[in-house]
Amino acid sequence: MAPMGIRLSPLGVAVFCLLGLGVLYHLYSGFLAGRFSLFGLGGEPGGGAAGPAASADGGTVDLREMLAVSVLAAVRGGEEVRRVRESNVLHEKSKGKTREGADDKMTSGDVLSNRKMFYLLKTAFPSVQINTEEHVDAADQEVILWDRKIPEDILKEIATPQEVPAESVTVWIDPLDATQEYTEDLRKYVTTMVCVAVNGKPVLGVIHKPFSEYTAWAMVDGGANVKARTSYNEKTPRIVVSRSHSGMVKQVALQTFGNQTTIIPAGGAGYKVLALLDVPDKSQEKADLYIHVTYIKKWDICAGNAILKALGGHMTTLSGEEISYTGSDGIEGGLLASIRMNHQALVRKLPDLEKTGHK
Ligand SMILES: Nc1ncnc2c1ncn2[C@@H]1O[C@H](COP(=O)(O)O)[C@@H](OP(=O)(O)O)[C@H]1O
Repeated sequence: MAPMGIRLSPLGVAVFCLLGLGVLYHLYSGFLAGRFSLFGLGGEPGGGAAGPAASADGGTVDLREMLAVSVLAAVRGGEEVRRVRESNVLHEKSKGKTREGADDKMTSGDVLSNRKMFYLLKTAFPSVQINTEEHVDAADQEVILWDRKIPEDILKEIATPQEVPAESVTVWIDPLDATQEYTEDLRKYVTTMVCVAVNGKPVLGVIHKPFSEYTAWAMVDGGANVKARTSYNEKTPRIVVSRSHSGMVKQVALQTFGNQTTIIPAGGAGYKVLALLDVPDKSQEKADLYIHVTYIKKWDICAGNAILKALGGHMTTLSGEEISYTGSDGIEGGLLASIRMNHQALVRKLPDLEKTGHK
């Protein structure tokens, strides 16, 4: 007998308990799934391209969902980048030297952005290989659940799911591109980037500018929220080049296209790819070509490569070879990026850097 003379039916109590258990299961299943997924991190917390590939029984992943999470990751990482810059406490340090002897810098902006971006993607897609520029501290894991909502602009462009085997996917994260310029407070150059490669081919890219809150994304054979400009100057192109890892790029550009050519020194590979496109952001300079001659890492260029490819453009080594986004994390052959131009004709015009000693 219950208090106040109310008699509880055993069947009613059992149904009530079952309902309660159902609600608890619903509330915690997502959380637990996220937690368990982090136990199988696949080796990436060490950073870099090393680490086991996704398991062979990883099933399939939907590239449209991967795009939604990639946009979210780039934006969330960007919030960290902005917060650290605005605090003026960057904890700047050097990870070592580049081959050319420049400092390879890292700040709290890089580390905190990396943590957000990595765990968001890893929690949503536990079975895919993720290669990221910065070290991920396995002792400092964060479960960031994705609400599984695909933004309207993506749904509008890409009407159906795009399933691919999880084991064919490699994700490349650059949590803060243009770190050198970030430390100099040259904010317009800074981006966060995510790229998804399938069997080594770049298929979707996201470039986010945290300080102007602009995001460009595109999927090869899918859709994009950014487009090429209507015209480009192929004869005397404006060429955007690195301001902090330039090597002999100015000499190469002037030798190839003549002294009338304008050279635009700029920070960040993401910024330089956006310079080739029709980007509404006021702080964005415009160029006709992007050339890089020194060594560069795949997380710096994969997102830009995917976006250019989706829009009909090209990013290759200076000798015109396609770049494979699996395996090693760097490329040796320099970069040439163009859109709405005869890319192979441009390649033929460029000098052989090995022979001319311009590397
Ligand atoms: N020679 C080199 N060695 C190592 N990294 C290089 C490089 N040249 C360019 N990069 C990296 O490529 C990105 C774009 O470079 P740049 O601004 O010079 O064009 C930067 O990435 P991060 O800022 O993510 O480290 C930079 O560190």
